[in-house]
Amino acid sequence: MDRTATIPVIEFSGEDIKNGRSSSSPDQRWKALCSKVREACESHGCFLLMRYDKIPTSLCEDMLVGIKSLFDLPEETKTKYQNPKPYRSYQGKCPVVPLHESFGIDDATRLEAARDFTHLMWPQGNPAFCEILNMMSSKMLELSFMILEMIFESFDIEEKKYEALVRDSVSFLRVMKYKVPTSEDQNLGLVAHTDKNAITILCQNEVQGLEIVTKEGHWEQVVVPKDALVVIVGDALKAWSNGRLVAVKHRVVMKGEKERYSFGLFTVPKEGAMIEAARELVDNEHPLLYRPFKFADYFSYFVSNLSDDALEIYAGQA
Ligand SMILES: O=C(O)CCC(=O)C(=O)O
Ligand SMILES: [Fe+2]
Repeated sequence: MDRTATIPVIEFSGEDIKNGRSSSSPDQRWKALCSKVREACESHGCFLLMRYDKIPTSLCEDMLVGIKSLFDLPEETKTKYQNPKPYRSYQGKCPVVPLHESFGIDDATRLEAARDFTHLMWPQGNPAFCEILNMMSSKMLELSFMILEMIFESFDIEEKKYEALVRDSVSFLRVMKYKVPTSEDQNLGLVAHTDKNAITILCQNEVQGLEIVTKEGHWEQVVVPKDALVVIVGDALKAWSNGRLVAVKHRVVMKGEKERYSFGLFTVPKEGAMIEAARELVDNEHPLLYRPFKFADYFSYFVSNLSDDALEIYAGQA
């Protein structure tokens, strides 16, 4: 698999964002940006985001350095991080993806949550990394909300629906390491999946490995330039948009000699939140594709079945 994906690249320059957002008469550049975001989510289900200066390169670099020191901790320290909720506990040495290690942290946007985590890993404390985790999560969550707002605006959906979506969302930060494969046939870093949440923002070190499935069904590598973030549409947003947005299937495949580090901020519907297609996106031409469902129930269904087409099976109307 050596094909390179051509996914949309969108620049979020400070001026376009400042001039458009929250003003009573959004300017044309902001509107054009909103359309670009929506179109990318419709055509590819993902895009590369460049020049977003609220998340400076130096913060991403500090975060990646901190993540490396986290994974460098002894195994017995890392395994102290246990949580009954799926995808939270420290994961390493999983037989399906032995190269993959990860931690999942709920609400690292709250300083206490970031502190609980860093205190468990570094009992003497690690205030610098705690602050980076907290700041990074907060900035990524703010960015996720802005992207959701752009999508809503571009679909011309009333603002109060966007406000309700924000109220009904929490954040989940996942930090990941992928070891260098020892043999050619053992290079899967993360199995193919769609994200189940609404929207995900990913950041990685210079080691490539992310792949997506194209509409034609081919796996292609996403070459992520330095300073770029990857934005991925998840199942919840696909259902909410009545299938207009694509929840792109992706995986990680490792090659080469260097370890890969990445982190992702997942905007997740709250426990109890209902996912229901926006009325504005259902009409004769676009019949309702998914019945309304409680996100938590869908997530439990996925965790116990791990089916490839979980959304279609669980909530599909066909
Ligand atoms: O490591 C990556 O770049 C991808 C991670 C991912 O897809 C996920 O955590 O859902
Ligand atoms: Fe993912």
